[in-house]
Amino acid sequence: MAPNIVSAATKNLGFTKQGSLPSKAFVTFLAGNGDYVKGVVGLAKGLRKVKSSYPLVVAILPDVPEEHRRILETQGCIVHEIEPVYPPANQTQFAMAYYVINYSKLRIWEFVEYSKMIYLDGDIQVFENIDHLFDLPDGHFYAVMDCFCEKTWSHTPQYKIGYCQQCPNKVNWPAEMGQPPALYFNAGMFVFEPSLSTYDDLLNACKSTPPTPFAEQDLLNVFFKDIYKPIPLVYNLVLAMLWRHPENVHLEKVKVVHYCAAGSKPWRFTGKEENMDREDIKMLVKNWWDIYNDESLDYKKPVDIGSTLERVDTPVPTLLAALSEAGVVNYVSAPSAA
Ligand SMILES: O=c1ccn([C@@H]2O[C@H](COP(=O)(O)OP(=O)(O)O)[C@@H](O)[C@H]2O)c(=O)[nH]1
Ligand SMILES: OC[C@H]1O[C@H](O[C@@H]2[C@@H](O)[C@H](O)[C@@H](O)[C@H](O)[C@@H]2O)[C@H](O)[C@@H](O)[C@H]1O
Ligand SMILES: [Mn+2]
Repeated sequence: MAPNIVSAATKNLGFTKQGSLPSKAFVTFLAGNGDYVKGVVGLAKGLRKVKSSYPLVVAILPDVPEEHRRILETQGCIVHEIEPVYPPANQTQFAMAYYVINYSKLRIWEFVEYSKMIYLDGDIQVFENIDHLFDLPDGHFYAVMDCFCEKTWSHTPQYKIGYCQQCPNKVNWPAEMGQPPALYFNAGMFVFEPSLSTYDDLLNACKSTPPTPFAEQDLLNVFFKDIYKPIPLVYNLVLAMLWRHPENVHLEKVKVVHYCAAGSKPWRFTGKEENMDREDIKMLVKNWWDIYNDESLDYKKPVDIGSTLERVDTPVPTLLAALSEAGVVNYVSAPSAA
């Protein structure tokens, strides 16, 4: 049969050939039976809207209910259950009490069926295609620099003197305080290479490091300090940047938005918390909802023509004639040779 007809069928129906397992993927993390599942659904639809070529893997803790797993699978996500990772027993006051569950994110280094992954928090939305980040040179840890100006940083010396890496010349780091802090990334988005040896080293570091307020984000910053490479803010707009460092933000260029400021989670947005009445915040939250509510972005399960043919032994002309009758593909049967 003329191959171009099959390709027409595959094109029209989104048929997929039995391809090899993708060696790259986006990955996010979901815990609990609460509303973060909406964040992950929004992320899956956002990646589809920007026509990413890579799947979204969701690392879920055992406490994610079956109904939420099914929702994720119907949205085309690859669901991987992981065992939790707990930090050593501690008296630490995490910046947010629930940060203790975020250490489980470290399990994604075990996903060695992928050579490279881009981690995205569930409260992140991708508004422009970022697939090109998968082509960054191996051997580094890529992430966007964080900001130290929110109250969540009030425990740190940099906050106390008003120093922030986003504007290092505004308040110089006093010599009597030694070296300024190393460049510090936000762990809501990063490009990394899964590796069992790295995972083992990370877990050992986790077990031997007293927990600190930003939990796994602090641990990752120490662990990857020597290979960390900052990437532009457009790949992870930490919302506080809008009011803390507006001079660094060009919203029209931003590709990835991270709804991490207090009160900014779109799926529970009330607009009542500080800064949440800003026009730019309200627009970004609306942009998130526009994707979440867009049914045209729901996952459509492709039919695999290869196994279909093997399985039902239907001669392709018959199958395609039936599809043609259904008005699904244009297929004109060649005059029979017989
Ligand atoms: O109840 C929760 C809390 C957090 N998370 C996951 O852990 C990530 C980190 O938490 P969060 O984004 O709330 O931290 P922030 O970036 O706001 O500090 C989230 O994006 C989710 O992917 C989750 O699944 N359930
Ligand atoms: O567990 C620690 C978390 O630390 C980070 O969030 C913080 C951090 O960005 C601060 O700089 C902000 O001030 C704050 O609002 C924000 O929540 C990561 O986004 C998150 O994924 C997770 O690692
Ligand atoms: Mn987040």
